[in-house]
Amino acid sequence: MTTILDKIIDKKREEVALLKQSALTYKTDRTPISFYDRVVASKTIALIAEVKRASPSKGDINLGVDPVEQATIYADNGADAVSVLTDTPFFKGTMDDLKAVKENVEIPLLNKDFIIDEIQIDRAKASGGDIILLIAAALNDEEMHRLYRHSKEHGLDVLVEVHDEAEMERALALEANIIGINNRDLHSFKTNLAVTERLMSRYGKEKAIFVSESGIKTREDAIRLKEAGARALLVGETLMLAGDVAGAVRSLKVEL
Ligand SMILES: O=P(O)(O)OC[C@@H](O)[C@@H](O)c1c[nH]c2ccccc12
Repeated sequence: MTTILDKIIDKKREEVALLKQSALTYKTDRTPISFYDRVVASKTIALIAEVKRASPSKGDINLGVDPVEQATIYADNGADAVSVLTDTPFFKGTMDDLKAVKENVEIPLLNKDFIIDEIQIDRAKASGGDIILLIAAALNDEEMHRLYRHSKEHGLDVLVEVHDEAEMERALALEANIIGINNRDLHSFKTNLAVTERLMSRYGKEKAIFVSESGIKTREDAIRLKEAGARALLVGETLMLAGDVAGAVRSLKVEL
C-alpha cells in the first residue's frame, strides 16, 4: 500500500536531483546550537513549536502566517525549539522561512523536511538549522546510518522519527539520542496519543530523549504524555490555529 510518505519521497527525489545539478554548494562555519543539552537541563517538558502553513492531512492550516512573527511568539513564551517546515509541495514551507526565522530567533531550529540525501543536511546547516529530522519509515538502515553520521559530523542534532516497535528498534540500533514518536498514522492520518504510551511503556528505560509528536492539543495532553515518560513535545496545528498563541505555548510547558 502506498502512503502519502511514498508520494512525498518520490517528489523529494526530484528536488534533490535538481539541487545536485545546480552549482550551489552549502559551506558554512556556523556551529549549531544544541537542543539535546537544553532538554537535559530543562525542568519542564521541552516544547518544539512548529511553523506549518498546510499539511497533506489537513490541507491549508494557516496560509497567512508570518513565520518570523509566529516563531518569535513561540520563543518569547518558553518554546525550547522552533520547527520550520521547509517542504513546499505538500506543506507550503520554504527554506527562506527557515533563514528568516534564524535571523530573528535565538533558540534551536528544527529544519522539518524529508531528508534522503547529504546535500539536504548541508543545506539545512547553512540555512540556520540546528536539528534535522530523519524519518525511519522513509529510509532503510544503510541510509539512516549514513545520514545520521553525516549530521553528527556536522554538529547537528538529529530527531529520529518512529511510529512503531520495529522502527523504534532501528532508531535504538543507531544509538540515536533524540527519538520522536509520531502519534499520527500515515495511512489513516489519525492521531492517537496512546502510540506514545505504548512505545514508552516498552522502551522508556532506553537512553534517549523521547519526543511525542502530533495530535497534541491541551495541557491535559501534555501532562498525560509527560506521565508516559516523554521529555519533549512537538506541536504544530494547535499552535498554528490558536487565537492566543502565547497562552497556548505557555499552557503546554508542564513541570517535570
Ligand atoms: O500539527 P501536529 O498534529 O501538532 O503535528 C506536528 C508534527 O508532529 C507533524 O507536523 C509531523 C510529524 N512528523 C512529521 C514529518 C514530516 C512533516 C510533518 C511532521
